[in-house]
Amino acid sequence: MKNPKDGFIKGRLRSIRFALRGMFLLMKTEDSIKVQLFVATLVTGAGFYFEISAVEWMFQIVVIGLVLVAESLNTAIEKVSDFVHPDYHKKIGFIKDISAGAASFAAVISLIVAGFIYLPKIALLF
Ligand SMILES: Nc1ncnc2c1ncn2[C@@H]1O[C@H](COP(=O)(O)OP(=O)(O)OP(=O)(O)O)[C@@H](O)[C@H]1O
Repeated sequence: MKNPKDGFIKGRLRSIRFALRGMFLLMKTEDSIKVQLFVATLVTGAGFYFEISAVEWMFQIVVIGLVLVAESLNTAIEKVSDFVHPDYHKKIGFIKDISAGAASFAAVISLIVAGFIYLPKIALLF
């Protein structure tokens, strides 16, 4: 929570500290984020192995970020949903489904980008 006595710089530094703690919590506690980080590590390895271009690296890093951000926000929405309504409710189900849908959009886009980068390179191996 914001401390009204904090100046601009102190307030910003406090926010960065909370945000870094949030990143750490996601990586430590959420299986979905651990899986995405594992996949990100694998494709980073693939990037070095296939010596992808600078533009391909940029696309790859952007879609890795997109997936991590979408998955993190999906997790946050699930947590809020469970907090405000721990019992079964049709609307909570709908909210969680569309939130998961957002993460799926990111995943599908990342697969398409991975296909553009790696399929031609994999095809050359055969
Ligand atoms: N309280 C609820 N009321 C109605 N439907 C729910 C509720 N909780 C979960 N669901 C349904 O179950 C699905 C999975 O919800 P859950 O919270 O387990 O997400 P998850 O994607 O399995 O979580 P995780 O990211 O931890 O793997 C939701 O998309 C929704 O359809």
